[in-house]
Amino acid sequence: MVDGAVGEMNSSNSTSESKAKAATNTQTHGREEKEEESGRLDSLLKWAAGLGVSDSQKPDSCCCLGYSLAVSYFPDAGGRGMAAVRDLRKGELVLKVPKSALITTQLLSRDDTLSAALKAHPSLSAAQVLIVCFLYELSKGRASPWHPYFLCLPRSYDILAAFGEFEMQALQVDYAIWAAQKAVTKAEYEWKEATVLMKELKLKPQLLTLRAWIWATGTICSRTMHIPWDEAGCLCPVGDLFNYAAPGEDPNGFENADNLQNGDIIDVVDTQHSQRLTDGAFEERASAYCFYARKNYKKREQVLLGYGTYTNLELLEHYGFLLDDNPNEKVFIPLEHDIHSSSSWPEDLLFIDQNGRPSFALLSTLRLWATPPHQRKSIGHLAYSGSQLSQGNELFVMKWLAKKCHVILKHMPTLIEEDKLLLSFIDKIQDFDNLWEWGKALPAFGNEFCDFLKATGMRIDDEFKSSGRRTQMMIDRWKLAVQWRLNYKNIILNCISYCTGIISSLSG
Ligand SMILES: C[S@@+](CC[C@H](N)C(=O)[O-])C[C@H]1O[C@@H](n2cnc3c(N)ncnc32)[C@H](O)[C@@H]1O
Repeated sequence: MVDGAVGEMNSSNSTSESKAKAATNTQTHGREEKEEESGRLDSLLKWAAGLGVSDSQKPDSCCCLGYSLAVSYFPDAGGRGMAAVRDLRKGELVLKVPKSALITTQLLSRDDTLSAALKAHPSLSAAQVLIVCFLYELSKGRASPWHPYFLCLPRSYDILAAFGEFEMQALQVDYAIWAAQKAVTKAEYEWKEATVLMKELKLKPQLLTLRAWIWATGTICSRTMHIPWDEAGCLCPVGDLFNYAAPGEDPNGFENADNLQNGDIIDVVDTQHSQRLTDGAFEERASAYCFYARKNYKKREQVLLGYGTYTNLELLEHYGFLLDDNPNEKVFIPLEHDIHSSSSWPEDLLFIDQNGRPSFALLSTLRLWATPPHQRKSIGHLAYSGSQLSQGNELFVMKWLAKKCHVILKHMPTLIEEDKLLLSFIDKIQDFDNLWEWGKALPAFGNEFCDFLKATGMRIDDEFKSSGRRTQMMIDRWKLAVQWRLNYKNIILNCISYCTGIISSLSG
């Protein structure tokens, strides 16, 4: 018994020793990686300063940041991003990237070989051309003048085009699965179209792959900024380090900036921008991309940028992330043809908003549809102006919508509670040593877990730690898909509460 106990202790000791060793190795490796990353970032900031990128009115030649901003890490809000190094005032100019530092197709295609090859392929779109130019420049390695910038680009993007069949199915909702399939097909099609040109340009084999194309698409899609002279946009060194917050999220944002303060230095707080709709834009007058604080920031707070108004599916498609609380979220429910045809509102306006309220157009369409066809013409003007048609009509619409939402939730492969549980397990996945242990902990997700295993090509007893980057990426995308569908279901649930509230107030 004693021997047995010693034996157990020894074996557990050796297991914990090897775990401790592995942990030390991982820590050392992690530290080295972090040091390398910070070295690359320093080089980027020095290089950008040389191009005139600056966060102050008095540019310092050795580093482009430090007066207003610093690169920092925000694990729960976009990872690498920009932090305020001092209190910033709403409307303050926080970063300027001169026109000459912007990376455009025009600039990249100055190369003679490249421009001659591009002329022979006039049918490629502006976005495809930018991707090819970008990969061509990347293939030059250190010889490229943009090498310090390229070295700091993320290694992967979880955009929809990178979703495999497993992650697509995990979205569970038809229109989201369809959007993912469309993104994948589009990326494959565009890659095939551009392959001939890329081969002519003799790109390195690893840059010719579909994976490289999807990575480049992710880079271009998530980092390009709008410029008036090129529909493909431009890459904006350092300016592309701002993470995203939805416009309209902040009650003191630009949309409501009529109380913008006029500072001592007119250049610093520019009153002309009080009507600005975005917090970053190319300004002809300054011949630079200019970024402004969208609100007052405290020192060390993350400084965010509104890239545009996107639903969560659009954020996933273009940027590879989503927001739990997205004020621009819209969810769509399946509507029969006779409902659509009862009004002239376009389909994309027939949605349920973040709070579960049917959109103006959806409500007006349902009110009309619930009206006998021969009466629709005479009361159409009331429905289109947003008025209730009658108490009976409103009750019918609300009951119908609540029932529809119930049916949608009932037919979902998983429940809201199950999705929440699954998300918390996915977050803890690194605590498990192998997939078998993990699978045991998830009896409720048998099928989904088996599909995950199949998709990774792993066996249930494979050691999790050795399963590599690809599995980790699949887990990240799986998590995004589950987050998306959970958010969808929560909004549908909010809609049921909304309808129930109206029903009881009308009935009461
Ligand atoms: C323009 S880059 C911003 C800087 C980026 N974090 C980096 O390290 O280079 C856009 C990408 O940042 C990430 N990102 C930006 N805002 C985010 C947010 N609010 N939540 C999660 N990820 C975000 C996404 O990966 C997105 O594709």
